Parts: sequence; C-alpha cells; structure tokens
Amino acid sequence: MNNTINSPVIIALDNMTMEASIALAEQLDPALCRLKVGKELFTRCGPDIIKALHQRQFEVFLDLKFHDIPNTTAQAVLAAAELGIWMVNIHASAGFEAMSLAKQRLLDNDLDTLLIAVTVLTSMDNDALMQTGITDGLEVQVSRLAQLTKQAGLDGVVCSAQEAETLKTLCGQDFKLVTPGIRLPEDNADDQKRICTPKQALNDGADYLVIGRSITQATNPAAKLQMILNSI
Ligand SMILES: O=c1ccn([C@@H]2O[C@H](COP(=O)(O)O)[C@@H](O)[C@H]2O)c(=O)[nH]1
Repeated sequence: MNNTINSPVIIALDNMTMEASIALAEQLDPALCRLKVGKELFTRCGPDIIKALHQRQFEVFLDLKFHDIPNTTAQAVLAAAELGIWMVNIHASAGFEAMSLAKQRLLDNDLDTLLIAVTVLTSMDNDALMQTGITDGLEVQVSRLAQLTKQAGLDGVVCSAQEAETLKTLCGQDFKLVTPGIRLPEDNADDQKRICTPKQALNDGADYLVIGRSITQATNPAAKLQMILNSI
C-alpha cells in the first residue's frame, strides 16, 4: 500500500460498475490520488472492489456514512477497517457516544484507519437544513457537530470547503477537513449546494478534496485530474 501520497485529491467512484471502476483506476496513478468507494459501488460489489483497488496500490476511503446506535456503528466501523482501508466515516449526528465508541473500537484493535464524521451534507443549504428541524443555521450546526466530533476523538470531519476556515480555527490544524462539493468554475453544480473550487478549498484549509463527476465524467479523467493538480 502507498502511504506516502501527497495529493489531496480523493476521486469518488460513483455511477459505476465494478468493471468501469477498475478500468478507471487503471488509467490513474495511485501516487496522484486516492479513491472513494461509496454506498452505491459497495452495495453493488462488496469487499471485492476494495481488494481490487488495493491490488492496484490505491488507498481507499470507504464512504458508507454509518448512522446507527453506538454498538452497531462501532462494529460496522471495525468491519470496514478490517478491510485495510485508509479512511471510513460515520454521521456526527449519530452522537458523541457512537463516535467515541467507534474510535475506541479501532484503537482497541490496533487499527490506524482514519475515522471521520459527516457534519451537514454538502447537498444541503440552510433551507434544506431548516426542513429537518434545525433552525439555528447551517454554520452553527456544522461547527457544533465538528466540535462534538473532535471531543469524541475522531480524526476529522466531512464538511464543505466553505466552512474550512472556521473549522480550522475552532478545531485546530491537525483536525482533518475532507471536503466534497468541489467544482471547477466551468462545472455544473448538479445536486451540490455548498461548492468551492479546488484552489480556494485548499487556500481556506481543506486537507482533502473529494471530487467525483468533475473527473469521472470527463472525456479523459487522468488528464482532468492532472489539470486540477496543476491548478492547486
Ligand atoms: O457531504 C457530503 C458527503 C459526501 N459526499 C460524497 O462526495 C461525492 C461528491 O461527488 P461529486 O460528483 O463531486 O458531487 C459523492 O460520492 C457524495 O456521496 C458529498 O458530496 N457530500
């Protein structure tokens, strides 16, 4: 496994079969990006897709966003980490007990898989959050969940890069900020509401950029990745 990757880019393998994901991975250089396996691909292919990406030297972020009672969350995180992945996540709204137990379960099993928590999905704006009953504002909720995640001992959060500057100040430089909703100026926002360019995201303190459609739907994904790396 390559543990010396300097690239901040994590490519989301969405809307793809096992064959298409592997074909894309084979066009990419594992020194230039990590790969993200989400609910769709994992539900379709299971642990075989992780094995196939590891065989091609990629570090994998397993983005299953577990959200359950503490014991179930912790056991799911443990099962994920046992696949040898680089990073896994849960929802911060599962609560402090679920988050701290999940982290403890990794430590008790000598697993150094990074564990992060989703604050508020980047597809949500303030109105969408209000519809769920959270009325004190998006930035307040993101900051509150990030601080709870830090107190629970996790390694970082998933947030929009729009919140990166605030969260680095609140949670410290070592607390990892993993930021989806990354778009180049010419890209379509699609279902994302809180977007940011790669360069701005890194300038504001994001540690990792999760990029899906902007790369995977490009005619030449490897060239698009290189273009993004050159821009940052
Ligand atoms: O808040 C979140 C959490 C996860 N995601 C995931 O990131 C990618 C983004 O894909 P794009 O095609 O670049 O929009 C996708 O896999 C989401 O499930 C997120 O977007 N926001």
